[in-house]
Amino acid sequence: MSTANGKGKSDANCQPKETEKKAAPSASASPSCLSACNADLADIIYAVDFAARKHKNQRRKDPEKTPYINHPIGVAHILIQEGGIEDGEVIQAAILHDTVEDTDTTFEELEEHFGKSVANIVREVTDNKLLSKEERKELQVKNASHKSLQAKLVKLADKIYNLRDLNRVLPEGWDENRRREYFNWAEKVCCQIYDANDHLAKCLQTLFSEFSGK
Ligand SMILES: Nc1nc2c(ncn2[C@@H]2O[C@H](COP(=O)(O)OP(=O)(O)O)[C@@H](OP(=O)(O)OP(=O)(O)O)[C@H]2O)c(=O)[nH]1
Repeated sequence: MSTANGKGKSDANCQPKETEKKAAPSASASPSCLSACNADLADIIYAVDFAARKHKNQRRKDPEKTPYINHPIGVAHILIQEGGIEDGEVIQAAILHDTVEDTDTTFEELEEHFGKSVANIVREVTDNKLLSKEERKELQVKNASHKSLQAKLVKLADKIYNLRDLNRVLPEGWDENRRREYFNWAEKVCCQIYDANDHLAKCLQTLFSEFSGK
């Protein structure tokens, strides 16, 4: 299964396209392929169920107070639909990426339920909440290029989701200046890891250049 630079499906303006319906597996598909796909899908749905329970009392900061779980699901969707990513471990890690940072989940728990590889990807994209916000932001810039390919993919899709959300509506308590600061900082993180996926990189470059032209 591919992990990077898969076939992306975003348009030139970097807007997500309507999901293209996938053909159902044909009756002639080999049983081993079907069982591998089903295993991935079952693991992914299990991750969605796990993350939804963990984030059940959390909301996004938008005025509609969107359930928080929409964010990790959306990040996974960007990876699949626009990044062309088919690696089930990356998709599970995307769905779980905020569970340790923002809930009582531990890495041991993730390892027990989803295995070491998925837990390690989540570990790589988890900020240490014991540090100040400034330190955490600085560390993301400093460490981005040293991450694994799988972690870089989750990071790129996470930023795409948040930047699109910021284009859509300001979170409660934010002003234009804070939005600008987030875009500027996110660009410093992302520009170092564009090598992970051409389509996601292009998407981010468009978001940054459109924002700077505003
Ligand atoms: N754009 C947007 N962001 C929201 C919303 N609700 C929650 N967030 C989260 O807020 C964080 C960005 O706000 P910041 O001011 O940078 O960080 P803070 O959460 O520490 O205050 C992101 O989390 P993070 O895990 O810290 O991501 P990142 O900052 O590491 O990229 C993002 O997921 C929303 O409605 N819109």
